[in-house]
Amino acid sequence: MHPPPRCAVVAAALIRHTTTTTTLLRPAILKTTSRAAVSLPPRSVQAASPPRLQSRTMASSSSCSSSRGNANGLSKLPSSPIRLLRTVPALRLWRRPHLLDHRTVALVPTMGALHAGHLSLIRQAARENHHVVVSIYVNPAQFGIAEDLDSYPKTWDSDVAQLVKLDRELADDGQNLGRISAVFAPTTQEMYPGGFPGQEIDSKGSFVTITPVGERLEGRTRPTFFRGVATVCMKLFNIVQPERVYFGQKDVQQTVVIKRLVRDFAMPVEVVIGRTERDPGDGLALSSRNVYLGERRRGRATVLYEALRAAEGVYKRGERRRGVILGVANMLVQDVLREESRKGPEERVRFELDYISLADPDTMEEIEVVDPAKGGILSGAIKMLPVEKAREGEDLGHSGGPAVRLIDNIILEPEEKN
Ligand SMILES: Nc1ncnc2c1ncn2[C@@H]1O[C@H](COP(=O)(O)OP(=O)(O)OP(=O)(O)O)[C@@H](O)[C@H]1O
Ligand SMILES: CC(C)(CO)[C@@H](O)C(=O)[O-]
Ligand code: BAL
Repeated sequence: MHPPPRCAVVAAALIRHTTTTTTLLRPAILKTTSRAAVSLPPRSVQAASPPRLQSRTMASSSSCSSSRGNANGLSKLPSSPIRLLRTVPALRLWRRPHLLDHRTVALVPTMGALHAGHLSLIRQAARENHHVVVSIYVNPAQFGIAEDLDSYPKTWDSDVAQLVKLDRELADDGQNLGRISAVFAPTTQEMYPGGFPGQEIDSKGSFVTITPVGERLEGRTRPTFFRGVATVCMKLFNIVQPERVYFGQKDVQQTVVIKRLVRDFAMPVEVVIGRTERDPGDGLALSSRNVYLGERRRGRATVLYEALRAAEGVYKRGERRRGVILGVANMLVQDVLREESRKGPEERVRFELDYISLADPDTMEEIEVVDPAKGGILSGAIKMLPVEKAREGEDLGHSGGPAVRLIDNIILEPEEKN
């Protein structure tokens, strides 16, 4: 079978693009609640990107050449029916018949380095949709210039293996409406066709900004983060044109930003939030960045979750005042810091608390008292610092164990739900 001529691909894309009343063509959409997602590694790169980005993405490309496929969308992940799509026309060509057939398409956006949190989002998407598209793209625009873009974990082969295995499970399990139909793994040139605008705060280009929510909390420490997320998600939504998109509760502020994006730009898509998947042993939220930790820091990385849990306990016992709720969390963190400071450099773990917040669930604005009808969001971020002195043969984590920022949150449910 030959691929269709490129003009046919472009024509299909144009037809889809000019269909503005997508909601009218859709089958009924079930209201959903929550659960989790998926991803694969990057394979970015582009002639138009700065040299620094080029070298990084070139390296990542070669690591997954075995299953990368060609640009016309006819490639599949090894031993599976999952299509590997790398270009916008290929994606649109794949998408078009499902629109005409009234089959629902879900998008699970990821940056690869898949773990059980991603897989949980994909499972949920497959239960509720005929087709699941998993995007795997490490979006440089959401990384600050001093952040970890270059060392961000890239595990293409493992990601592919996890997706193929999950897809077989989905096929064997009669509970699902659909399966993983495609992986969208574009280059940066594909995602930023006018040239990558850069990672600087004052970079010029076509950006989507969602303020003030995107300036708070995570946005204060990572001033270009939500601009990058909103911009790439707007692109992904326009490219895939999914009926539903799946995001993890672990990145709670991101979910608020995405809901705003969809509402404020009247995007015809339903946002579904999947629960945070945690280590069954100690409750640490699964995160691609956990691989940076190494065993020693991993052991203490639960401090944030423990602090949030302590605060949640106070709320559940009837307390509504910020000072008391957050006081408990802060005290726990200070206790752990004191305990660690008494150890020697070959034993201790150092970390800095970035913030612990009690915020309104719709705006992420700090609140003084929890409105029992609305509940609230307890969230926080800590920076795990590199170990001061490695023990002999100690595994310090991916990339030599650099400083790693971890986030977590707990929803304080409205009173009637308790
Ligand atoms: N533990 C988790 N449970 C549920 N969803 C998750 C979890 N971790 C990440 N996700 C979701 O998966 C999607 C893709 O996230 P991403 O690829 O950035 O992984 P990540 O683990 O959050 O990575 P990072 O360590 O860079 O924050 C996002 O919607 C994110 O919220
Ligand atoms: C949503 C996302 C894939 C956009 O790059 C990223 O922010 C993430 O992985 O959460
Ligand atoms: N999980 C959110 C993506 C990021 O931190 O860059």
